[in-house]
Formats: sequence, C-alpha cells, structure tokens
Amino acid sequence: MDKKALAMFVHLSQTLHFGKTAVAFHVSPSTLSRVIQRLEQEVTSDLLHRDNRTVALTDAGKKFKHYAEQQLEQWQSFKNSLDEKTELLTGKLHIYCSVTAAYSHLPPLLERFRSQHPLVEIMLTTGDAADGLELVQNKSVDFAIAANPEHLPRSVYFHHLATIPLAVIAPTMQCKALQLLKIDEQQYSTIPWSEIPIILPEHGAARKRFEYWYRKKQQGKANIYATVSGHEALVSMVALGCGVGIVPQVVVENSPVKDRVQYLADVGEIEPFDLGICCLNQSRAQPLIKAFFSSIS
Ligand SMILES: CC(=O)[C@](C)(O)C(=O)O
Repeated sequence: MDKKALAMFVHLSQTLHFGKTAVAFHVSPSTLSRVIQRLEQEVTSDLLHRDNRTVALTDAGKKFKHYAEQQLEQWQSFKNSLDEKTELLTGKLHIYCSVTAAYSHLPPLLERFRSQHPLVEIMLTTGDAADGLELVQNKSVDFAIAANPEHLPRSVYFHHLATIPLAVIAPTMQCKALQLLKIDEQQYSTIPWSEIPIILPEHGAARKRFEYWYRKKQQGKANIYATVSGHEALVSMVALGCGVGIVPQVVVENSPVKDRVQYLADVGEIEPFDLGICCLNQSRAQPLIKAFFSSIS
C-alpha cells in the first residue's frame, strides 16, 4: 500500500477536514478525495462517513487508522536501522578536561554522542584545566575542554561552550588572610593586598586573570603563599585557610569544600572565561571528530 496515501489518511483521521489535510500534503481536495477512495477500494469498506459538513471515521476506518499508523512507524524504524548501520563508527576518542568540567560540562556533550555511536570507546583523562590545549597540540588527546587563551594557537580549533565567571575567594575560617581582609568592616579600598597570602594557579588562563587583576591594584609584589596545579586544588588550599585565590565559579560550586570558602564582592573586575571544546584543526575532517562535533551542535 502506498505510504503517502497511508500518511494522508492518518492525517485526515486527525483533522477530519479534507481542506486542511490537502493543504498539509500540497494536493487539491479532489486529489485527496481520490486517494481516499482508492484506499477504500483496496480495503473494500468505507473508511469515512462524509456528509456536506462533517467527516467521521467508520468502524473500519478506526481499525484502518491503527493499521496505517503501525505501518508508518515500522517503515520509519526500518529506515532508521539502515541509517545507523551505515554510520556505525568504531575507534577511540580521547578527551581531556578538569574534574569540574567532567561534572559540569562534559555529560551533556557525551550523552548524545554515546547513544549515536555506542561502539566508540571514550577515554577520559582529568587534570589541570590549564594543560588541555597543550595536550591537544601534542596529540596526546583528541579533545580538551579549555578556556580560550589570549592567543589561540593557529593549529587549534575552538568551539565555544559557555561563558564562565571567575571569582576571588577567601577562607571562611579565622586565619591571617581573613584578618587582613577585614571582611566585617567591608573596607575593601584599604585592603593591604601585597600582604594577603595568595594561592596562585601554576599557569594558564586563570593565572593570567590573576596577574591582570593584581596589577590593577598597583600594590607591588604579591605575597604568593603557594602555587597549585588545578583549580580544584586551589579551592582546597583556600578552604584550608592558606590564602586568597581566583578561580572559575563553577569550580567552587562543584567543590566538596564549597562551604568553607566565600566570594569576595567588589574587589575588582575579572574577565570571564570563554570555555570551549578544542581539537587540532587538521583532525577536524576525521570521521570520529566530525561525528563528535555534529552530535554536539
Ligand atoms: C577551564 C575549565 O575547564 C573550568 C571548568 O573552568 C575549570 O575546571 O576551571
């Protein structure tokens, strides 16, 4: 039986209106009428009661509607199964991101890809977000979730995911940093910034953000208490009362020690991160990489 005729009948059984169904299928009402008559001849029963004003399904019409819907569904799932077969990719996809990004940004990216390409093996490595670009460049990984650096290397392709605010955080426990901050008095203009112990990211975009932010204070050399690799570790060090630091807010929100740090308001603007997923430009044509991008866009 003609699939288009079945689809027209199903549509008509919902609208119960020849004019509307004819428009939906770009045919004239008389063509639609002929299509329905042909179906009735094949079924050898009337499918519709028609009078001048109303259209209604006969009992045979109701049964036929059920049959037609099943046929169309089966056809669709048959076609889907063929499409899946031709696109079934295999191989490995190696992704690098911070522990935070593995919670906050990776799951929705992977969900769709995994259901479309169940045979692809996903390898995930977590670590300092600041290392991602280098690992992409030296081909240790296929993709990294990373903040856009000031100068994106020409070999790297960057697909924007989100804008991520950064914040200055301080401990909540009593400690030297807190005394110097005089948080209770809220006199941020008089904070002796060069005395405040700072927890500094080892390298990367967050470190750059700190350097700009601190330079604007014009208070001489910063008092670096410790340098850490990984924004999650930085939050831990701050929570322990070691000092103050700058981190992406999403890292604080996902941190188990979130309650032991506080955001400092009004201590100067910090440009947010442009977070994205990166790969080598030259690998964008590879089937796995292409499939990954098409599943996330
Ligand atoms: C850069 C990045 O991946 C995050 C989510 O902001 C982070 O972990 O710092």
